[in-house]
Amino acid sequence: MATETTTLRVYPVWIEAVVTVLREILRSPLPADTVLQQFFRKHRKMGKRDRAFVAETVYGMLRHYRRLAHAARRRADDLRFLTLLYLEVFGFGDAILDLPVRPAERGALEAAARRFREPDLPDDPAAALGILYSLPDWLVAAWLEVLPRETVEARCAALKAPAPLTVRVNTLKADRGTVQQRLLEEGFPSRPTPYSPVGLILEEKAFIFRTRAFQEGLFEVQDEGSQLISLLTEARPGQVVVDGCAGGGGKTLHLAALMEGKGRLYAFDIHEARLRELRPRTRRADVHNVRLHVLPHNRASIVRRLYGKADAVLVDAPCSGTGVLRRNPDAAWKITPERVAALVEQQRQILEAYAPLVRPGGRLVYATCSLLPAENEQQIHTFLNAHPEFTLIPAAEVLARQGIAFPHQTDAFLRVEPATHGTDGFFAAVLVQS
Ligand SMILES: C[S@@+](CC[C@H](N)C(=O)[O-])C[C@H]1O[C@@H](n2cnc3c(N)ncnc32)[C@H](O)[C@@H]1O
Repeated sequence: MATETTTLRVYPVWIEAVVTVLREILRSPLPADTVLQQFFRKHRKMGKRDRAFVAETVYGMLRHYRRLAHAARRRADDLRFLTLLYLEVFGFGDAILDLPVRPAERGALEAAARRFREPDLPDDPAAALGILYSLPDWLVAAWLEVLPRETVEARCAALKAPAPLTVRVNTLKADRGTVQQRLLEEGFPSRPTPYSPVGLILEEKAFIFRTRAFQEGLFEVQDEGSQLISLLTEARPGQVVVDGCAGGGGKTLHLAALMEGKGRLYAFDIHEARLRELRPRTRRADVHNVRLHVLPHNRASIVRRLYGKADAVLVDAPCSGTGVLRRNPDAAWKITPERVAALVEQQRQILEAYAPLVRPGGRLVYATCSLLPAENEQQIHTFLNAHPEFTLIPAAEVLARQGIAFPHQTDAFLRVEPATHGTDGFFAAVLVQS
């Protein structure tokens, strides 16, 4: 059956909306989705289709920003022209676009679109890949120092593809098969994740927070890579477990499920606002064994009281987020080598603060959603040099004990990323206190 192609008239106000949102995202320290939501809240009259157009175009432009600017041969802040160029190259769905292009700029736009499709690239490999995949040179260069060019290129390409919608089944309330069936009944087909025993990948992206299954606390949205991190703790019912950088509590809730709601689970963070998000999530998930504490004002009493007591401590450290660029493409333009250096020091201090909590024979799991060796392997080597009482154990073996076969691991660390596992990029190390 022939499909009918429609022509979509792109209104100048849509272009203006994209430009306004993009300018704000590039200027603001807030993540792109927050800025976008703020914009939509201010423009309540925008229809569903207008919103979809603006959101998709903004995200597409953030993914290809540098290559667009390179092809446009204009200042990167000529966002109107870059938006038209993006739409000329990528379009919107299957529609033929009728773009609001002035006759005098049509030629320039078509020439720029040709340059986008066949860019003239410099000889320097970091700059060439940086332009092709719209990433900063310093980031690509850091990867080229430790990986072959083909591997780096596969990584760059995978980080530019949109991420799937993945959920973690709340095993306190249901098993994976039941939740898959419930989602299907509500119109959302899914398939099991290949590695995590409790994950489902939705066949299509959708707003699933309105489903009854979600409201009943049967699942949480969580990337499969993130699910594997909590499994590395092998947290069990009755244990003392600490989630040292709990944030909104994605991993805390998973730890609670692994503990079957039994034992003591501490969720710490320095940002009260992040921990506050966790409260309603624990209620929905039927989690009752979590104690939330905002550091640092009570760090001394709470953290010191736990010295030598924890069976497992998870440090899901603040990081560059270079492993989650497919979800937060704007981060590529906000993170700098100076910021990474500051994060490395922060991570070191957090590890130092939490290591004493681990009991003899207990474990410390360090994780980031970074793909930079300085925040990952190098951080752990620094820690092990200072702490001979800890030993690195192979993460793949920890997962194998739980029935998870895990390919592509060449050493004791866990490394997953879009190009190899289809997950977000995560790094983890499991350290046992002897
Ligand atoms: C990667 S996020 C955690 C994400 C969370 N574990 C999850 O799975 O949803 C890192 C968190 O570390 C917190 N953080 C930063 N410095 C900290 C510190 N010194 N002690 C504890 N938490 C800290 C940040 O506020 C942030 O929420």
